[in-house]
Amino acid sequence: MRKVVPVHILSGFLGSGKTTLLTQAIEYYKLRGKKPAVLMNELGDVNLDGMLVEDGVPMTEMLSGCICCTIRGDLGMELRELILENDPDVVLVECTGAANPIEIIDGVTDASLLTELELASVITVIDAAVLLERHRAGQGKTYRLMKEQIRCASQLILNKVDLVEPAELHELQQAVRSWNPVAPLTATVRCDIDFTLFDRLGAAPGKSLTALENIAAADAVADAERHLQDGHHNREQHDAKHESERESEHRHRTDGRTHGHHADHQTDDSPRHSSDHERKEDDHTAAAHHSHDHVMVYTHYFESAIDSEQFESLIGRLPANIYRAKGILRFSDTTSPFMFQYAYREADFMKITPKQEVPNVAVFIGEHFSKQQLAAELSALESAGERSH
Ligand SMILES: Nc1nc2c(ncn2[C@@H]2O[C@H](COP(=O)(O)OP(=O)(O)OP(=O)(O)O)[C@@H](O)[C@H]2O)c(=O)[nH]1
Repeated sequence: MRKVVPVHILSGFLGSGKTTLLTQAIEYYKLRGKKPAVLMNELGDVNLDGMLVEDGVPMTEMLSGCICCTIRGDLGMELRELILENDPDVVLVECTGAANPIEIIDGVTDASLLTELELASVITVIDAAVLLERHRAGQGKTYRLMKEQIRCASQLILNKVDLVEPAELHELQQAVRSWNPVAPLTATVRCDIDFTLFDRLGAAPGKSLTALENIAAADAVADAERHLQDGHHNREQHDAKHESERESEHRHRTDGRTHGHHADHQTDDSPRHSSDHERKEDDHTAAAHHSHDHVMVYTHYFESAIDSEQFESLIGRLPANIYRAKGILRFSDTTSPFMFQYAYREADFMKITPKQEVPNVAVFIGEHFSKQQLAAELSALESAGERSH
């Protein structure tokens, strides 16, 4: 029988829990005697998440760029090579948290023209605490990106529910449902789902097109929203019922499309009346193409060990616009190296015993922060570490 390899896209905002889901999914497949392979994309030039993936799992890393734009052209070739070289039973694609899933879905579906693979699902992991904060603020590029990631999903995991109150959870569930009424929604802590889900998603090649249908819907929503902006409506205040009517109207119009190219939407004949209008429109077009243009990455390679308390104190002082960080660190006051994770103002330090040489590095991700200032503060930690020796 012809083997069509199911591909699952793991989407979700920075730090939402994609790697937490990925490592458990790998464990699940291996226990069932299946061979998973992983394609991992990181914005930075070092793949720290990859170190959490067990040895022996074939993995392709696409670093230093976002899979959905700068390196999207390579995605098809990388997927093809990964499959041809390793003959996996399933491929899990972990996107950068800043990726626009529509573009990746396009990339995977394009790849299915080259290789016998099938997009089986788009699983979006949502950070409940971050979404709550952004939802209450009600605007911003990150909020828009999170909504896009939710709209494109064929499965939704509302993760980190330990960080919100029951009433807030209810509010979030309602909001998520209004943006994507189709995909099953599961609330979790540490992405603890029923992993048989992965078998069900990959079980019916050619049938699991919910994701693709959702893409057409998401595309249509983007369309509908742009029209609303043309009419000078405030999109965020737009009544949900009206939106779903427009959505179904556009879904009908886009029927038969397996994927949408936003370039189609770029040209707009409507007159541009004011610079404010133009700016809004450009903003929106940019959001549809590269929702993460505003996301910045700074990677710092340490020359020497640093003091753990000083580092923790620096992390505690990080401004809110640096919302994600991770690294592998050698401290002058501990014997083993540590992997550190920082998401939504929570820091985790985990002792590690690397089997291979690992860098001494920290990656910081956020919006509009001063790389120079951060670099200076991190370098100061190094000099302090050296002085204390
Ligand atoms: N409190 C809490 N923390 C969680 C939960 N799930 C994951 N985390 C922590 O959140 C941090 C980020 O988790 P990851 O799985 O690395 O997130 P990610 O989406 O892969 O992150 P990026 O690859 O940077 O986008 C880690 O420190 C996890 O231990 C949860 O349900 N609750």
